[in-house]
Amino acid sequence: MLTTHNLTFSYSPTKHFQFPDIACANREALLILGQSGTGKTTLLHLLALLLTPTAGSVTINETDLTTLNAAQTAAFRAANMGIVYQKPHFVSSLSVMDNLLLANYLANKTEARDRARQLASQLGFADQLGKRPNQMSQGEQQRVSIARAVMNQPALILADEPTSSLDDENATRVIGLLRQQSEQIGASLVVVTHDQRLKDAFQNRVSLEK
Ligand SMILES: Nc1ncnc2c1ncn2[C@@H]1O[C@H](COP(=O)(O)OP(=O)(O)OP(=O)(O)O)[C@@H](O)[C@H]1O
Repeated sequence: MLTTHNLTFSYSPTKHFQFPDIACANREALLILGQSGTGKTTLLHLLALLLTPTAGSVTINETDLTTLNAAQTAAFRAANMGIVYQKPHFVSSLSVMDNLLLANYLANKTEARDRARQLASQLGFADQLGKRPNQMSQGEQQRVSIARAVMNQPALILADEPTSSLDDENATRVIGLLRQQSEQIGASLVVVTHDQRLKDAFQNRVSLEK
């Protein structure tokens, strides 16, 4: 369902990336491994069309995202993708519950309070829905990020270094939660990371080289 073809991107004439073609079938999980600076975040942002490629295509469920205008891209992203960013992006003045409901609002969907409560209880932060995100630990915020990414039951979940700052136990837990959530909603899951601990959790892997 997700395929890329000849994706290239330039930050400047000297900072140019040519990425290997990627394919991730419906309901499959793919791990993209690379050391720091190999362009993992750049690639993830290209997959979400948060960056526009210099050349090449990103196709999701037969839609070539590079043919969409900015408004269409934003609508497609909100409806079809859940993104777990490297650093959590929350609205700090809103509660955890309202940050989750924001995902509904941005996708023009009805507020799904029951789903938010159910996810919070599955992911172990049901008692913290009234808090502000910055009153939670990093590991807890990571779990809220996962919940927010799956609020709208997207077809594709993209996760950027979801375990990099976590100890072994929490890294295993977070990757298990991502796998479990994507399986529950039938989503494809793409994780980009330098974290070699995740290798064994994924059969499908692509490596980025410097
Ligand atoms: N906005 C930008 N302008 C110019 N260069 C950038 C920009 N963002 C990233 N780069 C450069 O592109 C390269 C790849 O960055 P990117 O964040 O994609 O790597 P990464 O593999 O995710 O790294 P890390 O594991 O350290 O997060 C880096 O060398 C970085 O300096």
